Amino acid sequence: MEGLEIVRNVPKGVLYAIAPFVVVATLLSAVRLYTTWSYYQTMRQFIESPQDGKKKVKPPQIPYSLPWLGNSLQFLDPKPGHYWSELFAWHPRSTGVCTLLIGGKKTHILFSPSAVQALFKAKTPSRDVFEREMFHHVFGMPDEQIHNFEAGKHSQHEMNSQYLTKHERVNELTSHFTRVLEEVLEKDAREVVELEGIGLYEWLRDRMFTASTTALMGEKLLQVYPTYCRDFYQFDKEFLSFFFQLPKFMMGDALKNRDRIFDKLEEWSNEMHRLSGGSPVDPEGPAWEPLFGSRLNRARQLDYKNIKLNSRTAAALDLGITFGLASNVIPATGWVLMHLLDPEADPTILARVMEELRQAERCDGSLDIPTLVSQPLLQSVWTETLRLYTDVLVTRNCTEDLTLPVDEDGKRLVTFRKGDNIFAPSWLGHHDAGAWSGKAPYEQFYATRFYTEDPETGRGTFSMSGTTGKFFPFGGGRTICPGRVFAKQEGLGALAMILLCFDFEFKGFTGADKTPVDTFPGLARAFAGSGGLVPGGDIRVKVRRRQR
Ligand code: HEM
Repeated sequence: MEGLEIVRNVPKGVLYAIAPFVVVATLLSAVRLYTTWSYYQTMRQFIESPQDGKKKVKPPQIPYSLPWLGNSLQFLDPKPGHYWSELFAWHPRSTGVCTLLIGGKKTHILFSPSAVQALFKAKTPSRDVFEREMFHHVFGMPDEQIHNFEAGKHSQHEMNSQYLTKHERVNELTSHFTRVLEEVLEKDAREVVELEGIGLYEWLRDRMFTASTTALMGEKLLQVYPTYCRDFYQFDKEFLSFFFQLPKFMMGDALKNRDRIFDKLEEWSNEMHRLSGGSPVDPEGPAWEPLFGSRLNRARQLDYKNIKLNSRTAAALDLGITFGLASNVIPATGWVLMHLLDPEADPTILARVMEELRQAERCDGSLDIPTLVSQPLLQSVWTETLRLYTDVLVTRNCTEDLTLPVDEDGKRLVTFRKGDNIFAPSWLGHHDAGAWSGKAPYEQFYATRFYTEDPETGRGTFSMSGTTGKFFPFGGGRTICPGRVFAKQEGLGALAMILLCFDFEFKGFTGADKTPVDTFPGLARAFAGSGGLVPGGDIRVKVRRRQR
């Protein structure tokens, strides 16, 4: 009664002014109450474990207040892993699955290792819906071009298996990569050694970008487009803002940067076609040629024409393959190098890694890649880096109903309906305290996490046993990353060449703004699922040529 009296005394103008806010607040509270109530209703299925037989469960929808936007704003937290740690501070991991409402779409999040494993084994889930959205929103491709790409999809898989995953083809790519990197490092051995100090990651990124794009796409690309590395990494940072369709006012000059990349890649491709006499050199011809580079790139350029893609779409797909090439493997190699040179790390690790690198060095100074990539400690360091610093959202759409187990003994089953979207975030598998805290805390870089030593023989072995469904930086199943073998050769090859060629004197850590700081670099800001996580700082070093 007293409350009503107070309302009656408020001037009408004020009441009209606050009424919309009251309506909105009531609506948001009602949405919150309803979604919270249904969350706890769904959670009842998980309280008792099924004694005998199997039990079907429904993924709990995480409560939200904003209709349509749902959980989007929290999910788009630009601090890597932050959304997940907030969520799992109160939601139990044991459900294995939950649902988020992102941009008006219900998206199921899978984090039970057995469910992730079963998802990768299943034949029907596809990535096509997400790819279509990516082409549309990220690359701005028109529908007719997306249709042509999809109609010719089989040739993409064919080319990848022919020219990217086959052993001898990977070796050709690696051998060209190491050849270019050697030339670049030779120049550094004369010039960079003169400098007082450099940012280690910034230096490495530029060198690896040059060597990998030249190996894949030929030597003219960076001549036509010398600032590709800078523009690419800006695009890499903004990629998910396009995908999640952030409003233009939040995108800064992202659109301008993307369009500049397309313009320059189109210019390069037109010029290379002209210089090649209209058509690239046969992919079955030489392993590499200066204009279009590798067999894979030549096959891709021919395919663009065959499946009627215009030069703008071709530029978008060239940017796409650069993404595969540079977005994950270069940051990963940077983290390995930074951890090995960190003055606070266990100094015996660098000495043991150097020993393994020397074993892979031939008398003429070249690298024996098969020996290099099978060194146990080196593999452990590489795998630990991918565990800690890759954050991929493995995306699938159900082309028909799909039932997956969400617990270890397969008693609880979840059924996704045809058309449902599923995300399997690698972050959750890679940062699961239960799975990874055996040797050292899961959030810590631990070089020997995947390495064991026989106490009698002293022989080291690399092992990944027990990691299925918990470790998947390359995705899995039919669409698992076709570049994974090259990625390892590229990363470890670069690491070996750099450490065998140079000595690094530690000068200090720097922050994102390049000013001195006291701590090892943390993660740069990035949305969940950004791929290779980039350092939010660097290590300053003085480079010296190593005396052999
Ligand atoms: C550490 C390095 C890398 C990581 C973490 C990585 C990760 C991934 C992931 C998660 C996918 C999606 C897989 C799925 O949906 O199941 C993918 C696809 C792909 N990656 Fe990689 N990748 C890496 C290096 C490379 C390299 C060096 C290349 C070579 C150019 C490459 C080329 C591709 C291509 C072409 C696809 C699309 C395959 C398809 O459409 O079926 N990746 N990668």
